Amino acid sequence: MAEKKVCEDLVKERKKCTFNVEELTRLIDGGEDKTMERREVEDMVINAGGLSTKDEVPEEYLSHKERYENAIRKASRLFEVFREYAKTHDTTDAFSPTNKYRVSFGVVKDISPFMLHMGMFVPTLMNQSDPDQVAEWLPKALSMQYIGTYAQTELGHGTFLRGLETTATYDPSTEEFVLNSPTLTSYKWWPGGLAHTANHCVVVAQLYTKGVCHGVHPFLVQIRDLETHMPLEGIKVGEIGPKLGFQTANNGFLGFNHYRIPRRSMLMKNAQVLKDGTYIKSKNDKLTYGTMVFVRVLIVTDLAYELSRAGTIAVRYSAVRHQSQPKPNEPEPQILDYVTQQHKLFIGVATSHAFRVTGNWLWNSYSKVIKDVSKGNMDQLPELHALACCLKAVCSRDAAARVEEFRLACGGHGYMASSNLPIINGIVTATITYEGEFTVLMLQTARFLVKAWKEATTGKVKTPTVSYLVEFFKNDRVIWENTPSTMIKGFQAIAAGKIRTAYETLEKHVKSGMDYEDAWNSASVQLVNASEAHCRAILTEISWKEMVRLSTTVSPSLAQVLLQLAELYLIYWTLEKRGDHLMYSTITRDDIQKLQTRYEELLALIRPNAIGLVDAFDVRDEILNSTLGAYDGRVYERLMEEALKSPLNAEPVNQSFHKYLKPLMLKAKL
Ligand SMILES: CCCCCCCCCC/C=C\C/C=C/C(=O)SCCNC(=O)CCNC(=O)[C@H](O)C(C)(C)COP(=O)(O)OP(=O)(O)OC[C@H]1O[C@@H](n2cnc3c(N)ncnc32)[C@H](O)[C@@H]1OP(=O)(O)O
Ligand SMILES: Cc1cc2nc3c(=O)[nH]c(=O)nc-3n(C[C@H](O)[C@H](O)[C@H](O)COP(=O)(O)OP(=O)(O)OC[C@H]3O[C@@H](n4cnc5c(N)ncnc54)[C@H](O)[C@@H]3O)c2cc1C
Repeated sequence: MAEKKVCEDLVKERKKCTFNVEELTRLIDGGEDKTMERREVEDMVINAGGLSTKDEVPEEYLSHKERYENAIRKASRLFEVFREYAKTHDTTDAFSPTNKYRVSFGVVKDISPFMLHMGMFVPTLMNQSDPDQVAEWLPKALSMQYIGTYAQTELGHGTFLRGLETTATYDPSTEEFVLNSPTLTSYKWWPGGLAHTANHCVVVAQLYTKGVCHGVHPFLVQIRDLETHMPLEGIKVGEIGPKLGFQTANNGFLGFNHYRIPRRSMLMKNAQVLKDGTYIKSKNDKLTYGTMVFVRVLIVTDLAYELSRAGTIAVRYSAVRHQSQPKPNEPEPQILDYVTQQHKLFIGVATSHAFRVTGNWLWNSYSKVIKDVSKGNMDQLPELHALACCLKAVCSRDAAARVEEFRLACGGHGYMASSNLPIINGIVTATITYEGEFTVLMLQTARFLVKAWKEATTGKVKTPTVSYLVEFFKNDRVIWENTPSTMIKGFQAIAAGKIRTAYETLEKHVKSGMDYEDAWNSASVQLVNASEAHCRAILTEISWKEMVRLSTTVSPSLAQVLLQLAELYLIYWTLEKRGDHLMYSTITRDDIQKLQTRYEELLALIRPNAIGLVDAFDVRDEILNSTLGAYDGRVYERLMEEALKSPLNAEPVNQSFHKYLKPLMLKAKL
């Protein structure tokens, strides 16, 4: 088939670009070799038989059941393709931030029913089992003999893990655990793939041995027969029903009726139960929460990727769309030329870069801490937990706001399913809740910050990410200059100031006679604000420093663009938080006006590179799945082509006319 022509607007835009798009793509991927590898994987998947979505009825027209079956068909075929690839390639990078495997969005548009298998089930087996268990289970999980999920949340409790009700009671006479769901609220509820996909799961349950409860522990549990896939006796399993998004994730419920599993089904890397029922405690009981920390860390780079998809759609569409006529007798401008549109779009693109570099930094910190933990050194665990919590929480909330802004920037067409913005929206919004709900995680970081504040009052802090607190004691009002380093210091002063205020409020409540817990609750709005401010201090400092560092490794033309994006991100947030800066620095109205002017200058400087910047994300059309965002910009043709796929358009008159409309019309005549 002849290549379809690229829309003239995009041809012109691509000529304007001042930097080498391929150079930026390689930087985003982490090097030329990584870009080549990713493209190789994408080619392999896109060209594999049985996976193309091109000529299919769009899945939004399928029934709930058909949609699931279609997702399973594709996810299985995709797995076969990856299995073949793994025979000749190292695929251990699947458990680290990489865009290499995101081609799966080109196969299963929404969340795959296997997502929890690779995302949480396999990592939990790898990291929480003892070496014998790893040797026995991991090959089966990696080969999909065991298809698994992570079953922790219950109908009654998701946040409060110590409140989970599922019990695993050790019976030394048979050397088994008896799993039981004593109440309706103890039913597992939410795990992805649990409903009809998984035959195994990691179940988090309260461990009882010798009549003593030792708290929540993970167990590997078979729930379905490996031949027939029938639920095993004592297991009640099913699907929880339609949701805002995640339509193909196959989220399920699960109950146990005195269901027996062997003693060695408990994941025993950290804590153990011996044959006689003796309990051996973990070095740190929070190690059981390790998979959640791992996923929270990965979510930050995941969000950067989702922003790159949504940004590609909205920016390309904005270059193709013309609307209004500000100057009489002149053509309608591209909507991308409206400065308000640039304001909506460019911060989203800059945020994708900020999250990617911060997410990579967080991943490196995580890897280092986990290495230390494996040697028995837990010192950095609280700081890592505090960082992972606030970054996951704030980045997910920001990303959801940015994706919504991208959708709004596409006007009415952004509301179309075929734009793919609604599905991306559903994926990103869910991130605010799963893997630890926003407020709950912010309050976890606040616990750490309150301790850090107490430490800082003695003039020293042990952890580097809060060292700015000590500086605040020397000078609690930053002397303002409109420079990046002052802006970063400004965010640190705001964080320190808000931590101090929240801390003082907490103390005041305690001194007034309140229990610490009640005092905490009373101060919690301020504590969440303090966590957010701390997170902004981290995000602004790390993203700026990382982007500056990267700019020294590339050509001058690309370095200039990276610095513009990094500065835009800093100024955007300085302006957003101008009220806070006024409280904690000497910033003046004049400084703020100058920053506003600089912000607008940056929008103008970025404008010629808008298309180059999103082209550099290098999200293939097959992965973008969007009528509005394709590389060729044939927006209107695609919208019409997709509309014509509606089953309602298969006949000129729908039967409902004869059944309902005609009688209604006839009655009107009487
Ligand atoms: C192929 C790879 C792809 C990778 C991408 C994968 C993406 C997959 C995404 C798929 C989509 C959806 C999947 C969704 C899955 C889920 O949602 S699984 C369920 C997740 N659930 C949660 O996150 C529950 C949140 N709740 C908690 O974490 C805890 O209950 C909470 C921390 C809120 C409280 O725990 P408690 O035991 O009650 O602790 P507490 O008393 O408050 O604190 C005691 C102490 O411990 C510290 N602490 C808590 N957690 C940790 C931790 N993880 N690490 C270190 N320390 C921790 C806490 O700060 C306290 O310290 P302090 O010194 O006493 O203050
Ligand atoms: C799309 C999706 C996929 C999921 N996948 C899985 C999965 O695969 N496996 C799994 O086990 N789970 C999964 N979950 C469950 C998820 O982890 C929980 O929903 C999440 O941790 C929030 O817990 P919750 O639902 O109990 O919310 P709740 O804790 O009931 O939250 C409700 C409200 O109460 C507030 N609140 C609760 N506690 C406090 C507190 N201490 N202080 C202040 N405010 C508080 C919250 O801020 C929130 O506003 C999934 C959820 C979603 C949405």
